[in-house]
Amino acid sequence: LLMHTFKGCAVQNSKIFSCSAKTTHFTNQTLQNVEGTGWSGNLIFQSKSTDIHQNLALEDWIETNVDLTNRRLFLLWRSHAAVVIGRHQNPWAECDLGAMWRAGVPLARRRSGGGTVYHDMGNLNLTFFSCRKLYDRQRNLKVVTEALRRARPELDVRATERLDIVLNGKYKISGSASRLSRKASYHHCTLLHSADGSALQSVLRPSTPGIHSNATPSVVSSVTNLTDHAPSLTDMSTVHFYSFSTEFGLSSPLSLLDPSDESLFPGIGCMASELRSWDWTFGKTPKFTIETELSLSDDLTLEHTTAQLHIELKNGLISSIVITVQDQWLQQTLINELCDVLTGERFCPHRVAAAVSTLIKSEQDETQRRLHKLSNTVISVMG
Ligand SMILES: Nc1ncnc2c1ncn2[C@@H]1O[C@H](COP(=O)(O)OC(=O)CCCC[C@@H]2CCSS2)[C@@H](O)[C@H]1O
Repeated sequence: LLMHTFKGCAVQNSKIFSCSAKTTHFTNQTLQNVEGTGWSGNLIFQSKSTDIHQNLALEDWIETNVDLTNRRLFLLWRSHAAVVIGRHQNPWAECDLGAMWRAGVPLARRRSGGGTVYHDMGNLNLTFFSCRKLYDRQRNLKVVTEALRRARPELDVRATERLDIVLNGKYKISGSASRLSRKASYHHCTLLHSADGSALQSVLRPSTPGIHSNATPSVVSSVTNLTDHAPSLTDMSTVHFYSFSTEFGLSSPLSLLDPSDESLFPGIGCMASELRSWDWTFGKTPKFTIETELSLSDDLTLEHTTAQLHIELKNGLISSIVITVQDQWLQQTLINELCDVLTGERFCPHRVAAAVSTLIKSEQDETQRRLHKLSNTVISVMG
């Protein structure tokens, strides 16, 4: 292993973007250090996992279980394609859930606030943990901008007041969010290195029309990848290791953590499962309403009519739904039956399709066809 020494500590060569990380493995000794039973210095880690929920659970585990008094921990991680929304956001207003479902891109709700971002293996995430007293997001971002400047002095990278990092004054390469608890804090940010820009654009658009809500909206920006401006920039973890050491000082080499290791992180599996659950991901959406017009064109008869849809949603569940169809296209009693079936259901295409199937089967011919058309049109609003 190639060893670099720096300010009295050692880091083994690690290329986060070439998947050849060769670093110290996390040991019980290191855990003792993390828990503060003897070693109180600043530490730097890299997650071995590329699972978004495991990595978010690792952040939460560290924040909850590690004594951060007077010290900093720095975690580098990446995940496979995923959309990550902020704690107080509405996924239906932020992303195209249908496109994500078809592409197999999971949605994750994190515990920090802020907007929605796209992750894949070309996006590096950096999490800065500290006690509240040492919480300083501009200083953390300096670690990132200095790392990039040192690696590629020609790059014009700057942190903005709202804690984005922009390239050439206008293209966003990094977004920030943070979480403060009573004693501990973490500030995490993304860094677009070589992410799939067209996937990012295609999933970060709302799938549901007519949403009214108080949820936090994202601030959409023009984004760019670092490799579009510095093609040979590959070794992201080493440059950040040095930069973190320079800014804060360091007491250890870069260590690899495995967040699926329950013996090192007791209870982490449970934390990851909770983050993966429907109740957290969708159920935590602030209450909202949908007010929209549905187009009910009939491909067979070329007839066209419209319906008004009004839905109220609480905890991701349909708490009330009213559909008004024009011109007696379908009997109102049948529409009311459909609304009754939908009330209390999750706002989820699969759940709703299963719930309405019995009602649809109980009708025949033209009525059945129209009821089917109406339910499919309502389902299409769910993304
Ligand atoms: N990966 C990534 N990096 C930077 N900017 C992005 C990214 N994906 C999308 N965007 C752009 O940012 C806006 C949203 O900006 P907005 O400012 O609303 O939100 C954020 O930046 C949140 C950053 C959260 C960082 C966490 C760190 C670890 S887990 S997620 C989006 O509409 C796109 O235009």
